[in-house]
Amino acid sequence: MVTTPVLALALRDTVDAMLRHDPRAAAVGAAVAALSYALGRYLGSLDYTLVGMLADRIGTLHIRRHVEEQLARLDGLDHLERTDLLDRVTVLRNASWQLNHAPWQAVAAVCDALRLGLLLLLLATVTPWLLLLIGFAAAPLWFDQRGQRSVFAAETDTAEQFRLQRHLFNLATEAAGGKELRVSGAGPSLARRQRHAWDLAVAGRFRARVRAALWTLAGWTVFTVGFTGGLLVLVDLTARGAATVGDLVLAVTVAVTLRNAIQETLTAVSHTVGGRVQVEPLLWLRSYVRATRSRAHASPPARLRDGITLDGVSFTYPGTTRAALSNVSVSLPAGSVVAIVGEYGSGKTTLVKLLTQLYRPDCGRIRVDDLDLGDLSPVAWRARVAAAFQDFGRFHIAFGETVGIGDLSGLSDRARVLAAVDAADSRTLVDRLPDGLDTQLGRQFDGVELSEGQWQRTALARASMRTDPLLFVLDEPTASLDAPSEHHIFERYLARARELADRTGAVTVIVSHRFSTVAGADRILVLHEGRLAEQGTHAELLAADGRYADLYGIQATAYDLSQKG
Ligand SMILES: Nc1ncnc2c1ncn2[C@@H]1O[C@H](COP(=O)(O)OP(=O)(O)OP(=O)(O)O)[C@@H](O)[C@H]1O
Repeated sequence: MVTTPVLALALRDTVDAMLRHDPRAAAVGAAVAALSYALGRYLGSLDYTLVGMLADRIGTLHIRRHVEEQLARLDGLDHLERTDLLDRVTVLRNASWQLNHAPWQAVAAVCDALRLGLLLLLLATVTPWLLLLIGFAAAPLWFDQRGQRSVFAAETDTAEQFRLQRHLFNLATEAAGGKELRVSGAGPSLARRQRHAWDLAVAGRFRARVRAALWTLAGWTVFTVGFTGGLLVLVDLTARGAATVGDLVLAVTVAVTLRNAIQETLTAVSHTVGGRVQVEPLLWLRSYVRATRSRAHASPPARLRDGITLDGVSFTYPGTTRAALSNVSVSLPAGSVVAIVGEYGSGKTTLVKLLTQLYRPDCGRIRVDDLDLGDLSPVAWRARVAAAFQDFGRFHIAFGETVGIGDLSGLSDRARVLAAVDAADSRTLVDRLPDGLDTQLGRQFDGVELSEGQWQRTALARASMRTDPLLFVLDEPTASLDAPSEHHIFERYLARARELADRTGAVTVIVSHRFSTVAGADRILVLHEGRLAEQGTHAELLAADGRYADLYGIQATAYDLSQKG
């Protein structure tokens, strides 16, 4: 920070001493100049290395982990469908290095600004008129900030296009989507759409960067005009004998380094400002999480007495206009097995998502015994919920872990994990794996790849980890399984439902398209276009000869035909 001003002073003293014919003073001045120059270069390189090391050490991972932790604290799924939230997460994912770097850039900015101040003060010792240069030197900083702001705005505006481009790229490059793309021949069209999304995003950012470059150019033009004026004043002073030749050398030395000093200050400040604008999404995310976190603290009962009741429940997904559920009122008695059936898109999974507090009803109430589900702490309620969803996760970790994370308290309890594996009728699968429960899953990590049905069994086993749920949900639990396995698993889960009913009064909810498999349920709910069309036992619904009887008849006929065929 001080080496450049010392260099300028030492050079001035050297020149003036030479002109005074004082070789000793000139030699001392030259030595000081050489030393300060060497020290400046050395500290400059050390500073760069240190900043790099510290930024690496704290690492991008720290910010990413923080973002993940914030997202994990969000209670429902609806947040993850909000574009304002997703846009900020995209910015944070791309800018986490900048964020880490920003504090160190702030320190560098302060040091550089102080050095700039010292250099300008040196100029002022020659003539106070040169102090006007401070105003001219500030111009590039101000203009540059304006440019930075427009770049940031463009990054947020184009984040959605970037997400789309990445999504299409993943679709085209991952094995899962590859099959369908090859068969359908949709690859080139997807590539064109990806290109279009990329072009839109890049065009927006390019325009903002050009604008920022023009702002920077304007700032430098203002500075150059002011600085040229200052030098003209100096030359005039020296010619009139009001300044020494040493002063002129000092001013020229400062002039040569001033450009670099301003450039470095500008870079450090713009990185700091850049970091500050990247902090905005982080702060927004934190306050969003704080503001939207459920304040409900009530605990669910240890055991269900009456059951779960829905009272006029309606729900429309954020960003859509059509209700996924409309005015559903139904009671799910404690200890019962309730099946939900209906055509595609009739609202079955949505009902399950409301029961598991992934979404909240727009109107109406869900009661757990006499407690409002909305008053229960989401964490406490979910600790008493076990669920296997139709879009189950495929966790590429060890097999035992992929099951054990269904209840973290039992993650390392091999006996509990094996019991959950047995509940999902998956013991033979584990026996065939090279390292049993310790087998790594996923080809990407040199592990074993499972078939769709085997992955589904891991999801079922995971859902069987909790031993005392009040609500046990199986959303299309056997969609990827063959008919004998499906039958076997349903038998097991019906037995498990009875066990849970005895232990906690749990309600077991089974969502299925296949009517034959749910015929043994205590109560069957038939959904149609988000409304509860009918309910009753299998026999009651057949006798009523309504929608259920129609759909059941169609499926039974289709099954008979396929058997004959
Ligand atoms: N995340 C979402 N955002 C917006 N709309 C959604 C979302 N999930 C579902 N929907 C819509 O809500 C309606 C009900 O969907 P839901 O998944 O509950 O039906 P479902 O009966 O479970 O269907 P399926 O048998 O195909 O699983 C559908 O019209 C669907 O398009």
